[in-house]
Amino acid sequence: MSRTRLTEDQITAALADLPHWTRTGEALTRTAETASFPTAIKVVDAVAEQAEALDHHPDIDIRWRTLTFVLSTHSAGGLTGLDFTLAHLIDQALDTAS
Ligand SMILES: C[C@H](O)[C@H](O)[C@H]1CNC2=NC(N)=NC(=O)C2=N1
Repeated sequence: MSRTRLTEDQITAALADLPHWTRTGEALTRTAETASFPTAIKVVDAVAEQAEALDHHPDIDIRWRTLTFVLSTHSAGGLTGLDFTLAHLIDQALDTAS
């Protein structure tokens, strides 16, 4: 997966498949409430494994059972295909936990 910045048209098209995600400047953001604090930590753990495998890492804010993920490719200074790949993996981790 490329670390090349996507064009505005590519970003708009890719966001169409990610209804839970919002574009926040040069990043993608999703906030999700899980069933409990342990569930939130399990999701974070699953996402950590995926992120390591991808060598692409989200910013994660944990507040009791609410998680906020912020995705951006720091080396590219914006959004790349990796951010969208990771967003789909995070959606799957949240679905699996619920
Ligand atoms: C060397 C390694 O590929 C880089 O440091 C990776 C690691 N994870 C990363 N994660 C994110 N979100 N952006 C990056 O630019 C980035 N760079």
